Amino acid sequence: MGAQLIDGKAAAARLRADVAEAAAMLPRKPGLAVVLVGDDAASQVYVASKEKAAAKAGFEGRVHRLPADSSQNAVEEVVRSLGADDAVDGILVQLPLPKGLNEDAVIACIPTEKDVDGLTAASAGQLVLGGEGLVPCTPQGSMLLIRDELPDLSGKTAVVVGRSILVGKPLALLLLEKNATVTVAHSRTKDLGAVCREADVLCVAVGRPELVTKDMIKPGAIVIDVGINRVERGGESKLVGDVAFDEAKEVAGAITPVPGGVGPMTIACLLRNTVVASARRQGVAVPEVVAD
Ligand SMILES: Nc1nc2c(c(=O)[nH]1)N[C@@H](CN(C=O)c1ccc(C(=O)N[C@@H](CCC(=O)O)C(=O)O)cc1)CN2
Repeated sequence: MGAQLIDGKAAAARLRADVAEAAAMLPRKPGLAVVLVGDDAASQVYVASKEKAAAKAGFEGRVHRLPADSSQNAVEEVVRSLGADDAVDGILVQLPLPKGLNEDAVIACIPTEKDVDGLTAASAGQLVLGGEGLVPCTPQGSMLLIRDELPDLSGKTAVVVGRSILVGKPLALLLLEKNATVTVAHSRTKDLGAVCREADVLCVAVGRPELVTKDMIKPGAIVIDVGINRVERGGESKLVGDVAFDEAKEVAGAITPVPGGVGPMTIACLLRNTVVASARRQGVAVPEVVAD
């Protein structure tokens, strides 16, 4: 293996410890509310991990479970009531919502100051303006891993493959904010390989198993694989990323594995956003240990 392995699990554990330290410094415990609608198996696992991580960091956490056939009104009403609850500092609606529900309308019910997923229009606007809004968790976690490898992105070329609201678009803005020269590639991009090969930092978030192969990677590049895809291999179910890891690691300078790369940072950054939101709502300074 040529590339250095970027250990997201270890980085997330360090961040979670910092968050716990910060939480203990606040006048009252941070309160996190997670809304889970339906019975999607992966969402249940992610929400259980969030609940456990929140408790371990010393938060007051509560999961609000709603049936898959809940009406739009019923889901919005739960989110609005959490918005009005003073003990709740952060609200997260687990995505995707069951078919038929309008995700944008539900997310719009989250007050900006409690938007710990950074997905409301106001938070997205803050990101564009370079303001103080809460930043979506997966892109935030990706940036922290990149910073550990390459603290200064000035003069570096970054390529983001994928343009989702959850990852691709915010990640491109964050890279730009750090002075990288950023290209966003997507399903209509011509000669994806040639575009990717320009990247000093290559981030892939498309949800297509092993789309990026070693011939698409510039030697020595930092490769951030955001994809988490379950595939059947040799009669077994296995998780793979959007990058063909085994061959990519021969060319890359540093690379995130799947599992154990960006995924664990998503939950750690959710906790970080919650402690920041809580400090702001309690009118105290954000503890240094979790400040930028
Ligand atoms: N409201 C949101 N919904 C979703 C988000 C999000 O950030 N906000 N992201 C994903 C799911 N997600 C968190 O919600 C998430 C995904 C993956 C992981 C993770 O740690 N993955 C592990 C592997 C886990 C496994 O075995 O399946 C890893 O990569 O090591 C954490 C959180 C979509 N929805």
